[in-house]
Amino acid sequence: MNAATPQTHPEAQAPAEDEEELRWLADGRRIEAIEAIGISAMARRLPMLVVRAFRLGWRVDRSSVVLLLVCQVVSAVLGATGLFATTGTIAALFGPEAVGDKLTRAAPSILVIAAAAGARALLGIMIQTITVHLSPRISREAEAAVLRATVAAELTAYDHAGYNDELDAADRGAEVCVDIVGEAQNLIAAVASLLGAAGVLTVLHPALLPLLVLAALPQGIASVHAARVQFLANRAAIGDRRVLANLRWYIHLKRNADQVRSDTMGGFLLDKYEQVGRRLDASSRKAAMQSARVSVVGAAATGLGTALVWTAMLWLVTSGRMSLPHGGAAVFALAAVGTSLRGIVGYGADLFRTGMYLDDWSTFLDTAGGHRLRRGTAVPQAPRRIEVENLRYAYPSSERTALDGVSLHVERGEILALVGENGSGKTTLAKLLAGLYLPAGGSARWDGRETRDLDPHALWQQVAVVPQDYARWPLTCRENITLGQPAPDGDAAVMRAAEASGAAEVVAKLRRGLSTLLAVEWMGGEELSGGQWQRLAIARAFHREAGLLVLDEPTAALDPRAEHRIFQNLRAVARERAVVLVTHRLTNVAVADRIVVLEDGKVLQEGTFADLVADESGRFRELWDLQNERTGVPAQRNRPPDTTGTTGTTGTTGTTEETRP
Ligand SMILES: Nc1ncnc2c1ncn2[C@@H]1O[C@H](COP(=O)(O)OP(=O)(O)OP(=O)(O)O)[C@@H](O)[C@H]1O
Repeated sequence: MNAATPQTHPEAQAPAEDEEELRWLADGRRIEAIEAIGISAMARRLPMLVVRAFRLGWRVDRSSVVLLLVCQVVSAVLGATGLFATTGTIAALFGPEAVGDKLTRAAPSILVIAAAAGARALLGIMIQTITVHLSPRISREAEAAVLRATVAAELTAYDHAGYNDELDAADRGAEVCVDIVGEAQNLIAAVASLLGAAGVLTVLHPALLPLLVLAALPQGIASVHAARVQFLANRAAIGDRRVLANLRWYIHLKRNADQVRSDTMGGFLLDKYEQVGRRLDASSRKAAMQSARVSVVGAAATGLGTALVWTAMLWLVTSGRMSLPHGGAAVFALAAVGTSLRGIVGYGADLFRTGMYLDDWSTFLDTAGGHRLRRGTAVPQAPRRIEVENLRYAYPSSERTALDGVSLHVERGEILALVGENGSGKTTLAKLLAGLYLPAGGSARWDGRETRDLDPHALWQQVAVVPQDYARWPLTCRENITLGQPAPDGDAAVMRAAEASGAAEVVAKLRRGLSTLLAVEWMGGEELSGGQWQRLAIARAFHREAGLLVLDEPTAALDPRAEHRIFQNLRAVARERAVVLVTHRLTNVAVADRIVVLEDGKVLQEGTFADLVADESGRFRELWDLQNERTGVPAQRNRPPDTTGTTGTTGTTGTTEETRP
């Protein structure tokens, strides 16, 4: 094997029998609802969807949309004019005159045909140019609409099976918004040409048009069926496509790149990728066969229908029911009507399929994937007291209860620490206190009002969170702290927050200070270390004028000096805020006024640091002893480390009152 070729791992080819497969969960009810939408129901929805797509174009560029429609109508009128002129030309050719006279008689019609064809060609170029100009802007607007709907969804949406599918489908719908404008245009053009040609055909003989329509009908029905089969197959494959996209992302990701190499995982991951790819291939092959079968039946029926129309026309001419010149013109008109009908069938089927994608987009915009924020409108001030009572919360995709019967409170000026083993529910509880999740049972109140009754955006104005996995925005250092919401005194506030979090030292080393772009090098930015990013994440929380500060493992990546400074400053930070601190480093929770120990989503203990350390049979004491065992700190120690800064121990960082936010 080539040294550069990633090795294939046998485990990837032969997974254990009880091993769970990588699968994207979908909301079965939504898929069933989509499958239940019949062709006639979709056909009824189609005009509304086309109008919505045109409205999008209208919002982006009114004059271009109007111009497009005008061009299409004029083009159709020119097409019909050309066809009428064809009748004149043929009549002249079949007339009794001499050749020269025939040409003289036919000349005006020929001129009209040539002028109409030339003008239509010019209009075609115009339509193409406008469409190229309009399309990307419509796409962007459609994507922006999805982004707006995403931001308007409850956070819990991401934990629902199927939400990501809806989002993906909406994205696909946004992509095809452009197509629907083009397809609707083409359909309008085909209908307009049909009307023109049908007028001519009806004048020549009234029986021909209904016959032709009958002949085209089976093809139309088959095309729409085939489009529906393809759409449903695509819709069902969204999950697998997402798995592939996610695998690609995990393999590409810079954060994982070193481990993919050092753990020689390349081959193993690629095998997983291929497995899912094969599953996808199988389902798309099945759909292709199914739609091919439907199309073959449609084409055969159309062939028969066309033969019938031509036979009928021959019979009309040979039986003297139609004159020869009219028969000649009818040949052209039949060809034109046939082209228009095929266009209507083809574009109609395209429009139908695109309409189904657009339906996903449109539904997502209306409901934010079924999770639109629907809370109260009361605007909260900075909270004085936040409390939860008999709180229960279960993640939608989980059978277990993450929080069960939790009651506690935190007040302004107070630091509440949440401790407990992994998975005990600390982060979930912090999210409920911050109104990011709503209780499934019991209550979560800010100053006596249920969080679900408060305006969510106004509530989050009062929340500052340093999550475990903080965002590393590809923005400038300043924007990474202000998050686009600068304080009235601008950089002075930014620097106060930066001093208090230790980010000021990071800023000082940046090539342009606060104005430095923080992004990976290939995006033109300067990359920071994990701890440096965490200092910025804390600075952004300190910078927010929020009544509730949630710190979830805020110092995990910090060096001892930086960590010391944060906890030195926390008391001053808490003066104007309620602070919830989640951490496993029990030395740090000594700064808290009260500590709540969680286990399996329930409150196990509550008390001050001194109380909990003194309780020798309690869980806190057990964890405290375990932590200290390795550091040699006497297990009996029950006096909290000094974190008040009142003993003059401000640490080697020299943090002063002025540097506090
Ligand atoms: N998005 C999610 N979907 C489903 N279950 C989840 C989700 N997030 C957390 N859980 C589950 O909820 C429980 C509580 O998780 P939580 O993150 O609150 O624990 P924690 O105490 O903060 O853990 P840690 O100390 O590891 O950070 C766990 O059993 C976890 O598996």
